[in-house]
Amino acid sequence: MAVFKPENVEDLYEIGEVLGSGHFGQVRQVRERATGTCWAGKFLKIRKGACSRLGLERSSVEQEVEILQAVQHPNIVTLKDVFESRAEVVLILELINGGELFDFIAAKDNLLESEAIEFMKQILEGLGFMHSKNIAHFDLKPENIMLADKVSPQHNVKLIDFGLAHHFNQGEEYRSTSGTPQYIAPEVINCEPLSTAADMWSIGVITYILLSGMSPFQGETNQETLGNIIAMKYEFDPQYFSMTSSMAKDFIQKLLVKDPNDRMTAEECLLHPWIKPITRTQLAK
Ligand SMILES: COc1cc(-c2ccc3ncc(-c4cccc([C@@H](O)NCCN(C)C)c4)n3n2)ccc1O
Repeated sequence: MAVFKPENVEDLYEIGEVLGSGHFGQVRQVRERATGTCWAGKFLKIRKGACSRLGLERSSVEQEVEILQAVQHPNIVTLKDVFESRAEVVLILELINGGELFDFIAAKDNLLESEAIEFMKQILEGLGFMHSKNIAHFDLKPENIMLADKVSPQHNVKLIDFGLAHHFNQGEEYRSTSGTPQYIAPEVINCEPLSTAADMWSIGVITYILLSGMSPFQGETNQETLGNIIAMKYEFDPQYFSMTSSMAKDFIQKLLVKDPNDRMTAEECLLHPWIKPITRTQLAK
């Protein structure tokens, strides 16, 4: 069993404002007393007693910490420290000031292709690094993609929320039906064995949204959304895609593929001509 620091987190950090909350618990800004540096504290309630339904299983928190410790990358949020009290675990994480990609898109309806390509490159760099370590995120969506700051034109991307992430052991079969309906792959809905390819389906959905502001499979209800995914019912509506390049559509089509084995991997995405245009020299050959 992983051991986290037993010190009282408030002895080392001044607890500040709530930045946000979700299924995971609360995220608060915290200030390191020794240095004055500000961090993000992710406060997780831990289930006490086998019959309790409140809070998270400690084992799932241990898995998230193990994964965060394994994936140190410029496009993945950094974990600095972990504290535990009787019924709470606090993850001390780098503070990300640029907000969620979701809000960035909402403020702009949709993005220029050049902006979308820059975002996708960074998302794919971070995801490719995770996948190279046999770790899948399993909850990729614009809300879990944050921007390091609001001002730099490069919008340094940070992947967050590894609460559903999984580290595959050699030859292991893993199934889960967790995730957010709009973004989950057909094999998740069908409760089939999963792989890192499920993340690549989500990348296809995220790219579609970045370029159009629309969600490819969203229905009136979750049930309808799931039905649309299983039926592969989506289109590039000219009302939203008339200005989108055929290369961008090809990129999406090579990800929204029912058979996970036929989907592009993160590495293949980074070599796709939409992301990595063929140079004049290459064309001249
Ligand atoms: C590592 O796992 C997470 C990290 C973070 C995280 C890390 C650093 C950081 N700096 C600022 C913030 C922040 C700022 C405003 C709102 C939120 C959060 O409530 N919403 C983030 C996405 N949400 C859908 C999980 C988080 N965060 N959030 C949030 C949720 C996580 O599950």
